[in-house]
Amino acid sequence: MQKISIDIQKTGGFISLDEVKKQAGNVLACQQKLHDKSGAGNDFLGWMELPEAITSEELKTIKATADRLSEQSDVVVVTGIGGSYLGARAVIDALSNSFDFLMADRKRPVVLYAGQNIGEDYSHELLELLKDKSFSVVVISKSGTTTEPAIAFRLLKELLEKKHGANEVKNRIVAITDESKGALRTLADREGYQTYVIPDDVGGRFSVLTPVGLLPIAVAGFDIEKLVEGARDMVKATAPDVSFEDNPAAVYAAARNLLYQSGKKTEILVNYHPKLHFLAEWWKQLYGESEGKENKGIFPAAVDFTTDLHSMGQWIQEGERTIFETVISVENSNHTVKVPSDKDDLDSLNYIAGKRVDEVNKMAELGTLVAHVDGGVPNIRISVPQLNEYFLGQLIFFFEKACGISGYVLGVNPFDQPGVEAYKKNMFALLGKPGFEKETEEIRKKL
Ligand SMILES: O=P(O)(O)OC[C@H]1O[C@](O)(CO)[C@@H](O)[C@@H]1O
Repeated sequence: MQKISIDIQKTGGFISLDEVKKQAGNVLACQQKLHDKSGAGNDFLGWMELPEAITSEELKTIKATADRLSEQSDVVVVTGIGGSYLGARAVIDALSNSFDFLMADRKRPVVLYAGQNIGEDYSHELLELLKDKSFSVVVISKSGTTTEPAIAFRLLKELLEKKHGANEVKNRIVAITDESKGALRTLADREGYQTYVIPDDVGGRFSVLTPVGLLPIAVAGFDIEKLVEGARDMVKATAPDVSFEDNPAAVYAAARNLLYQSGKKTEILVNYHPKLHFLAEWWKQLYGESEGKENKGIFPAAVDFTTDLHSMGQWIQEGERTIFETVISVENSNHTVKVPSDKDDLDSLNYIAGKRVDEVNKMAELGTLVAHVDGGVPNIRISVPQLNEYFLGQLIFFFEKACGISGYVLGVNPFDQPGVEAYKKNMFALLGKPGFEKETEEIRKKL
């Protein structure tokens, strides 16, 4: 099996590589807690079994729904926030043509996103655009009560009803939510929407390999079987019988925790392909919500290189030395473009004429690696052979598994997110939500 791999050699000047190896016992014990279901948050470990549990029948059903939505729509609006949209967007963006939205001769609908913000202009512009389009909505909320997607869904449903009448609307909405509870489940059952279930034991940020991610990814025309196959192979590559050195999730969890203990408090996920921007957004939620608690946890940040070398490069090279980088390095591009020769050579680029653009990108990557390590920034490198469904499936499961292990190494429950409630409570109090009268009074005193 060809697989993604991890290289921690360039952390060696900052933490001892022997020390990383010495973590094997503790890290594998933390991994075992995931497998035994004996650690904190053990009722949210369903994601561990997803790749192997999902059947080809289930995948076929998801594909059939995706094809139906695709046939009837120019646009499919994926409506959700956090774990209820980031995984889908990460994979769709990573696999799509960068100029997909301008492609005239399309086989699949354009996938747009709603409910991931409360920007009024965003809402207005989306609704204006959709007025003249044939569109469907995939509304995703595990709790079924999250404010942002609930507002967006109200607006989209109202527009669908105006355009098509209440009867047709139910063919244009698919709801992905809890099996039995929450406002979205109640509405979906009442209106007769097609639904998919987010299992109780799978938290939002670990749900990309459920219909939450798989349906939108299939709508966009990508191969969800290959995605799951990649994840399945990563389940094997990180299984309890694999040695510490051969288990990339264990090595990643060990190295990043040692770096954290040595004072490197921020991890910057680096990519050299703009298509991976949203993979980093997905990763930020995964690690941020899982580890940032009890006043500890690595701060997960991200940059797109070489773009951000011209904005954040200065800080990374010479700013406060509390950071380390984890680079997602894609070994092979999917297309070939060569730098042309120019007879005048005014830009002095002829020395690279004939070279592939990817070779230039790779040298930028290598040059940056050496510069940043020299500048005091440890570097972890995750090699991905190619950007396709199979390796993205591997990468997703790799990061999820490492996250579970890493949270236990840090000593927190990686599967809850109590801190997210604070802003919600204040927002409800400020909006005057019934039942929040006491909070309204309290917060007003603080303003
Ligand atoms: O799917 P839901 O319940 O709408 O939640 C969306 C997101 O909101 C959070 O619960 C945080 O409020 C995330 O953990 C989650 O991914």
